[in-house]
Amino acid sequence: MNLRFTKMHGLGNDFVVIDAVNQSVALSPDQVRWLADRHRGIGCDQLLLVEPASDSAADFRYRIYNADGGEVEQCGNGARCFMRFVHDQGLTDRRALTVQTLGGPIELQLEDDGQVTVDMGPPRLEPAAIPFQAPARASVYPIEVDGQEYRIGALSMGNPHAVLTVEDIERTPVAELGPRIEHHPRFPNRVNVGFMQILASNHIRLRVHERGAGETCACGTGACAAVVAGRLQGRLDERVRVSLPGGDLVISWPGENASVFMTGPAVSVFEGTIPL
Ligand SMILES: N[C@@H](CCC[C@H](N)C(=O)O)C(=O)O
Repeated sequence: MNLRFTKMHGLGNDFVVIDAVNQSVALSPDQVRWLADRHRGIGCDQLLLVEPASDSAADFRYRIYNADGGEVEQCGNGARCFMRFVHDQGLTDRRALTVQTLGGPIELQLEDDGQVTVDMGPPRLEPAAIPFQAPARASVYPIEVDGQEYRIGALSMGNPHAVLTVEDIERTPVAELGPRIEHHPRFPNRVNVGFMQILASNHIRLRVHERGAGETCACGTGACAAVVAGRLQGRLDERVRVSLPGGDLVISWPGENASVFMTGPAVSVFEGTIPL
């Protein structure tokens, strides 16, 4: 078959987005890895499948695959691209949508300026829900990597995140430390690893080593996780500008039990077909 796809990005975190409402699509992990391959396929950090909802309370179901072929629970930048995609493709004209994901339902709003705001739901802070091995919930956990102790925040935004605070993000060895923490035995499902430099209580810089994709230009759930971790440590305001290598997101979180809101852009780059 010829598979129709759209190449999109949110702040340079790039996606192959597939309409599985009007095409019947079942991809093996090998096919996902090939489509995501930047040399032999189309190339992307994540592949997104847009499906009809299986739950009557939702408008669509949105499935997320990392470049390594694994299906995962949540993707913030992908959620904004999802909203742009369903409008561009004429799958809906509603500007407020409820969407099913593996990580739970999320609410999306298409803003008048074309940006998308996503209600990502409340963060999950209990270690078992992340999942992370720790005797009790804490705002900072010590973790040992190659004989050295680091201090991390750990939480789930539907998907698992570890957040380290660093002095200078340019000089942080993201490519070395990121994979060591991603595969740390205390994270049984692996973890996304954010490195946050706090510039002010309302502005951080962030680089993210993503589980199953490596360092990306931006990570939406990573930005949410960094703000939650920073707020739990008493260092950030309710509304924070998050500067990622690919651009800025605005994240707000009132606190415990409340939803995290993310606002940012979503861009469509080109459409194509590829034989499967
Ligand atoms: N790029 C994403 C997150 C994608 C999934 C992540 N790599 C995982 O394995 O959980 C975002 O924008 O949130």
